[in-house]
Amino acid sequence: MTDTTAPRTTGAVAAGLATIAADGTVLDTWFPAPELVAEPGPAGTERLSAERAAELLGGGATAALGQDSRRGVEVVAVRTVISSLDEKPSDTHDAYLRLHLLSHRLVKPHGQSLDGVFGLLANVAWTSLGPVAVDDIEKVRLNARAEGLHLQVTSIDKFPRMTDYVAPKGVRIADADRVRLGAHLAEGTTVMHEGFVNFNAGTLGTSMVEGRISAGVVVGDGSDIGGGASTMGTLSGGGNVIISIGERCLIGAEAGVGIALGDECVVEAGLYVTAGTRVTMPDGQVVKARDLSGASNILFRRNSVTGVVEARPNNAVWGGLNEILHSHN
Ligand SMILES: CC(C)(COP(=O)(O)OP(=O)(O)OC[C@H]1O[C@@H](n2cnc3c(N)ncnc32)[C@H](O)[C@@H]1OP(=O)(O)O)[C@@H](O)C(=O)NCCC(=O)NCCSC(=O)CCC(=O)O
Ligand SMILES: O=C(O)C1=N[C@H](C(=O)O)CCC1
Ligand SMILES: [Mg+2]
Repeated sequence: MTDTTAPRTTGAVAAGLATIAADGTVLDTWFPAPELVAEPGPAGTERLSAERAAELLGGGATAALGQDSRRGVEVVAVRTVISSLDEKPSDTHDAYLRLHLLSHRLVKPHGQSLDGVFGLLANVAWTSLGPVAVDDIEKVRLNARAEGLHLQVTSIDKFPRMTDYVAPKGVRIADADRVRLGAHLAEGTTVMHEGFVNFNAGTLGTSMVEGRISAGVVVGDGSDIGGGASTMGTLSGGGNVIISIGERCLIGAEAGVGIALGDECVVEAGLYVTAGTRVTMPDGQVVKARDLSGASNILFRRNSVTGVVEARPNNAVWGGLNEILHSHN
């Protein structure tokens, strides 16, 4: 079983560029090189002078600062300190730093507090010109047209695309819209077009992701989430068990799991194993799937003759990941 409990002993520091709307709302903060620091000093965010920004972020940072009248925002340089990642995020800069820590692989999913993160993130229009306050979209669209530019609004959401802020090494992402900032993609991960990875979720090793990795879900090394497969989420709709998938598992196309899987498990294509699903064991005993949560070496299938969901020892190895698909990420 994959260990998903990362140590929670440390703080973090980063310099970055923040986008501030006309009403003072922080729309985003980009931290290009966040660091974990054991004793980082008092928590908080300070604004940096142009000189200090150039020192901490590089010379190019100075030109990025200032009012952007086209978008109706100001770009400022900041330095954010988190004294303890165990404490909940205090403001928007802090929340953004934690999302960066995940996507930079400095912290694993569940390795820090993200309590109250939704309340700290503004709903933002993510556009081809950068973040824009949702109420200003039409004004900004006109400003862009006036300069012969076409404004693309790629999403209106609290989380931006990960790849606009962090591009981790050794991964392939077929459709960048499908991976939110705060996703943790280990080296060797491929996310195909139908795949999705939420914040505080992701992979711990080489994986093929053609299905959805919901918030909080972690997938172990060598596992494959088949096309359109679902890992049940906990943020909305009543699911309350945080799911993890162990190593070398296969969740078949259009299948789903509402329980944790240990290592070397297979779920038949199209079978959704919810926590309450009654599962017939090889000896005929019927158990609820939640009683098998976290167990290894199980093949779940729906008997196509009887309709009964069965658990069998997973002796028929599914062959593992196709190495060719992962060897040049
Ligand atoms: C459940 C399994 C794992 C079973 O495969 P196995 O290789 O173990 O079994 P098998 O060799 O097919 O069959 C062994 C024996 O069991 C029988 N058998 C198999 N499934 C059965 C079922 N549901 N009910 C009753 N009997 C069944 C067979 O007929 C055979 O019988 P005899 O011994 O009597 O002959 C498979 O069917 C499956 O669902 N694989 C998932 C593949 C997948 O979805 N990959 C994701 C790719 S992602 C993708 O495709 C992207 C595209 C997309 O987006 O959709
Ligand atoms: O990793 C890839 O690339 C994959 N390609 C296949 C395809 O495009 O059909 C599907 C599985 C992964
Ligand atoms: Mg077979």
